[in-house]
Amino acid sequence: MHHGCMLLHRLARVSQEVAATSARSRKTALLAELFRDAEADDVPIVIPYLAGRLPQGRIGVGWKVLSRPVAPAAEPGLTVREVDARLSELAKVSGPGSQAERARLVGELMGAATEDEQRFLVGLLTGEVRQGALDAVAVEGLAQATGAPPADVRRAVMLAGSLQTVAEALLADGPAALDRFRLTVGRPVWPMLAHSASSVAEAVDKLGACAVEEKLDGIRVQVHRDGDTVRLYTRTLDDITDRLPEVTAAALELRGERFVLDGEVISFDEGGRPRSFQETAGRVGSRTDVATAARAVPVSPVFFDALSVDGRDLLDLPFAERHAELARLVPEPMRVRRTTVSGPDDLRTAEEFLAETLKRGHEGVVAKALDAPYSAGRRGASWLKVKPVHTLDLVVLAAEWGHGRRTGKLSNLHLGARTADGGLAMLGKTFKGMTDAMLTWQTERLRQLAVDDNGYVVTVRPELVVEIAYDGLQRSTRYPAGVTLRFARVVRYREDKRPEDADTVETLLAAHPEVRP
Ligand SMILES: Nc1ncnc2c1ncn2[C@@H]1O[C@H](COP(=O)(O)OP(=O)(O)OP(=O)(O)O)[C@@H](O)[C@H]1O
Repeated sequence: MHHGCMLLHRLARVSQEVAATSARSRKTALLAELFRDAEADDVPIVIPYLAGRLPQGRIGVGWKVLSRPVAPAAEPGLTVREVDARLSELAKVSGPGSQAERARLVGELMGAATEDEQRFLVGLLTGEVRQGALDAVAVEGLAQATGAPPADVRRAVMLAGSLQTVAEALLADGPAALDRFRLTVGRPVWPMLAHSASSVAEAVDKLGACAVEEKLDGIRVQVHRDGDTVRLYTRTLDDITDRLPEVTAAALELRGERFVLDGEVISFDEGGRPRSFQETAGRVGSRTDVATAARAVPVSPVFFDALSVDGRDLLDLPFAERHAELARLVPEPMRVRRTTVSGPDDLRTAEEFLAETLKRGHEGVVAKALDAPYSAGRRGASWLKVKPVHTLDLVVLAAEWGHGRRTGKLSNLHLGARTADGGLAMLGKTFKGMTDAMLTWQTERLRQLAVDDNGYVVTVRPELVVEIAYDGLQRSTRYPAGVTLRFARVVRYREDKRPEDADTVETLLAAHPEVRP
């Protein structure tokens, strides 16, 4: 295999041009051209860099180091693989003197970069060039570069759970490689997500014949079983099998031998009422001493969909048929409670079900069209959640050092929503709703993400998602979207979400016609 020659210079150019143009066809064409020149081995670097992500995750280089001027190289010579190798080296530095060593390595890298490349690298290392909306355009660019039909590439990405994997296969072997990406037991797929409706009436009106299911406030889980082997995955496709032995045991008791099921894990107390989200999430998050944790907070799976049974891929079947398969496999208490509604004439049934579900301590319902396929990895219009309390998932952009009782703690959070161009727009601040434990936790977590601290505000890599309750929006010229949140308060951190999953300014404004100009 010969040495890769994709230059950082080329990638930085394309990245900048893609960000600068709003025309989707132009973005696609730029990416197609780039992919045509890329080799399969460049892909694990090129794809994350384009999205503004570091394959190494965090590498612990702050603004101070990055903003130190270094004379740029006159000619571009860095390849993306070389940059990646240097950053891997940087990520490994630890122990005493590591600050200085990291600064030296950064200086060396910057000295080998041209001015354009330096700008790109700084953006990458601070997390500022993050382009969340890039994946969809990249799929089209890949299709164009390789001659594969875009719909086939999209389905492959959905099933592989990774654009990168599909891109590598396509660039190495051409369109025929897409046949490899079938729903496979043991390989997780991105789960289908829901939109919101403001009432059951609106949901039923939009969907017609639908199932109305209880919405359990737990952790999404995808359960794969192949004979005696069971694997459990989160909504971000992390393997959490080792943490939840009782869920594995439950899956082994089911009637099927080979299946993929979708559901929620949740903890119920002795009285059968759901424990708080924090308790369930804490349990699912804890890796050490699983046995003790399982005794304190036992969890149960509650299934609501079947994606594959006995080697049959059910994704394209209507929901009613998938549910029939689920019901054959999973006995009552392990299946989500639901009712079915024929349409708006039958609204009473749906409303009574919502009221009863809330009374049992759940957070709301999800209405699901009976005829819809499973759109893995998408927020399908055929699942609509209805909850009495409205919340937003926002990204923490920065935090201010607290005063008085909160001295030494990072307190007032700066909150951002995603924008159409893949950036983040600050919507407001809040220091309300945090428990002492949360303050301690967020201080530590945000310090790990810090890129700058001016003694007053700590700017962080925009990676942490927080769920915020609010009373409404008001217009404000001080914020970039022209609006700010009224009475924002923290509900909880959502470590199960990525910044790409955060809410957008667009959907927020759509939900609040009263503030539109
Ligand atoms: N019956 C159900 N059907 C589908 N999803 C359910 C159900 N009960 C609970 N859920 C959970 O609700 C989530 C769907 O809502 P959404 O896609 O908006 O994600 P979310 O933002 O995590 O939801 P929220 O923030 O409202 O809790 C699923 O990911 C799943 O974890």
